[in-house]
Amino acid sequence: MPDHDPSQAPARDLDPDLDPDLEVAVVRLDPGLPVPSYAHPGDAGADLHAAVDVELAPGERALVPTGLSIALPDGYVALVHPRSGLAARHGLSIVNAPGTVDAGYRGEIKVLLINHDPVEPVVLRRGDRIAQLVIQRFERARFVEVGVLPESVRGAGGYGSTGTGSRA
Ligand SMILES: O=c1ccn([C@H]2C[C@H](O)[C@@H](COP(=O)(O)OP(=O)(O)OP(=O)(O)O)O2)c(=O)[nH]1
Ligand SMILES: [Mg+2]
Repeated sequence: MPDHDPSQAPARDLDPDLDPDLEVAVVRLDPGLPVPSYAHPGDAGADLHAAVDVELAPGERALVPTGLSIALPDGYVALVHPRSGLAARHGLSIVNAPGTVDAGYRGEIKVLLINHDPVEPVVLRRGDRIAQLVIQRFERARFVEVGVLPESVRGAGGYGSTGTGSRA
């Protein structure tokens, strides 16, 4: 039996597009804002809304509350991704993209927005969709210290080494 009252559940809980076996408990710290929702069937990201008005000068950043806290099942992480529309139109992004919301985190989800536009301020209003939350499974590795790593074709080449002959 679910331990929440089904009559309080939004209609999208019944959406066949959603995983019936993956429930994420959500507390609306700000009841005036909606729970995260997917805009279209098959979308990976559920939109997050700003809980406050914010104006970002060019180059300025701000930690913006979303009015939500969640409890993820063990083995899942929620990643806070930028929205491409805001990025393309206003240069708005996320400093630590993607932000990592750990399964054990019970605090308010916040979004560390930054205005990359060199000239124009970005003005956001409470309720605006500012980011999207992608829920993923993850693995926890055992890090085993060794003296020498196994060889590989790539070796230590990186940072644009492909095709340049550079090893750095
Ligand atoms: O965009 C983000 C990133 C993080 N968090 C919350 C959830 C996450 O579980 C916690 C810690 O995030 P992170 O591990 O990225 O930060 P840290 O600098 O390593 O802090 P801590 O020492 O608390 O882990 O902050 C957010 O609300 N939004
Ligand atoms: Mg951390």
